[in-house]
Order: sequence, then structure tokens, then C-alpha cells
Amino acid sequence: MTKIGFIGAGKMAQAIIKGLDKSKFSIQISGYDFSESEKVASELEVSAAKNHAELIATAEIIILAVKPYVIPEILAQYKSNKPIVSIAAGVTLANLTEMTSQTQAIVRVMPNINATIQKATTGIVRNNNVSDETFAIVKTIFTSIGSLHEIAEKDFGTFTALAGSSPAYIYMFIDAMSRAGVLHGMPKDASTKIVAETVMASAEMILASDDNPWTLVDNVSSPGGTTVAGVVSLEQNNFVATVIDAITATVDKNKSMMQS
Ligand SMILES: NC(=O)C1=CN([C@@H]2O[C@H](COP(=O)(O)OP(=O)(O)OC[C@H]3O[C@@H](n4cnc5c(N)ncnc54)[C@H](O)[C@@H]3O)[C@@H](O)[C@H]2O)C=CC1
Ligand SMILES: O=C(O)[C@@H]1CCC=N1
Repeated sequence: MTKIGFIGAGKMAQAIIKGLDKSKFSIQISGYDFSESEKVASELEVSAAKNHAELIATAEIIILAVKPYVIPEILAQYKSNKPIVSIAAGVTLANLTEMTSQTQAIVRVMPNINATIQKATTGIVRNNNVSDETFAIVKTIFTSIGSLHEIAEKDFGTFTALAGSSPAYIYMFIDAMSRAGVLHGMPKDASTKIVAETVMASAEMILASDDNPWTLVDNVSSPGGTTVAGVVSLEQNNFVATVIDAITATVDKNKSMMQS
């Protein structure tokens, strides 16, 4: 049984831990304070370490699940040659090497909040110090909470925008559609459910089809019909450019995270 230690036990750590098979992994957490960690550990049916030093001594793989700005202080205070996994946005393998050592085994991972329902879309990359065996274990951890994409590190910022942050943008889109339903007289709860189901099935259609999404748009748009009126309105309001700008803002923010 592989011993995994999570430093930081907030939203993402809890989402990942919920998805993990407890018969394959022995899990310990160490959060900001022990009494809170104990509470979270008992809810998740894992154990709480008294402090980070105890967790680092026990774990075979250490997952850093704290906010990006907390990582430098943790890595400055605690030294270990055990493999570390970081899920922090904008913190590169080079940043993490600088905070540890040239020989440190480091895996960089970008999951998303859909880990909560074991449907995360996760990106992963390792440095040269990570053995195939360790990498296989880390991949098992993250495939148990959804799909895993091995990507080049240069694409991590883009991946963070497209998968890490995008659930927020998709929630905004769903809420905007559902609010329009309210404007036109439907109850909000029913509107939201109808839109969410439609978004989910439309995404499934894209995954099941070899067609380009624009071909699917054309399939819905009857000549002189309702859909094309909405498509033209979206374009008059710069829908595509607006979405691309939001993704670019996310990528740019990701690049600047460790610079300020
Ligand atoms: N929320 C999301 O959708 C995603 C977040 N991430 C990354 O995951 C990381 C964690 O994010 P969340 O779980 O959303 O944040 P969060 O704020 O829910 O969790 C962070 C936890 O770290 C704890 N903490 C603060 N200082 C600490 C310290 N010195 N030692 C131990 N614990 C400490 C906080 O008390 C908190 O419980 C971030 O680096 C973020 O970039 C990655 C993908 C998606
Ligand atoms: O907002 C953030 O910085 C994190 C990374 C991806 C999702 N949440």
C-alpha cells in the first residue's frame, strides 16, 4: 500500500482524497492547523499528521495541495528527498527545483474541481529525477479521479485555462443561460437543470463525434430558423473573441504567478 501525504487539505486535496481507493493508498493529511486537519481527516476516513514533519517522515509521496504562494515557505522549511507532487497553478518544475534541489523528483499536476465527482481532467508532467515506478504510482492516483493527459510542460498554462479554470467559465455560461430562462418566465431551478443537462449531452456529442464543433452548430441551425438567429447574435456580441480573451487572460495570469 503506497503511503501518500497531502500538505494542505482544502477543496482540491479533499476532492482528490474522496476519489482515491483507500485499499490501495494509505493517506495522511497535514493542513494549516492540527485540529482542523483532524476534523477533515475523520470526515474523509484518513489520518491526520501532527505536523508537516511527521507527514514527510511517514509518506512515500508528498502532494503539495496548498495555494501557490504557500509552496516556497513550506519547501524552505522542510527538506526531504521523497518525490513531491505539486498541483499548484503557475508553479513550474524549474521553480520547484529552485526551491528544493537539482536531484529532487518532482511531478507537476493540474487537476480540476470535477475531481469531486471522480471526473477530473488532469494534466501531468515529471522531471528527469522521477523514476518510471514513482510516475506510474502518481498516474494511478490521478486516474482514479478521472482522465489523465500527459502533456509537455510548456502547455501547462494553456491546460490550466482549458481544464483547471474552465469549470468556472462553464458555470458562468450555464448560469447566464439559466438566467435568460428566468427572464423569459421559467423558474431558476428548472432552467439551470435544463441547461446543465443540455451542456453535458452536447459535450458528450462532441466526444462521440468525429465532426468539428462548427459542423455540429450547423446541424442544429435550420435555414431561416431559431438557432441561427441566436448564433448571429452571439457573434455580433463577440462571443468567440470574448471566450478566447478569457482563456488568454488565464494563460497570462498562470505565467505571472511565480514572478510577483
Ligand atoms: N480549486 C481548484 O479548482 C483547483 C486548484 N488547484 C490548485 O490546488 C491548490 C489548492 O487549491 P484549493 O484546494 O482550491 O485551495 P484551498 O484554499 O481550498 O486549500 C488550501 C488549503 O491549504 C491550507 N494551508 C494554508 N497554509 C498552509 C500551510 N502552511 N500548511 C498546510 N496547509 C496550509 C489552507 O488552510 C487550505 O485548507 C492551489 O495551488 C491551486 O492552484 C489546481 C486545480 C484546480
Ligand atoms: O484559480 C486558480 O488559480 C486555480 C487553478 C485552476 C483552478 N483554480
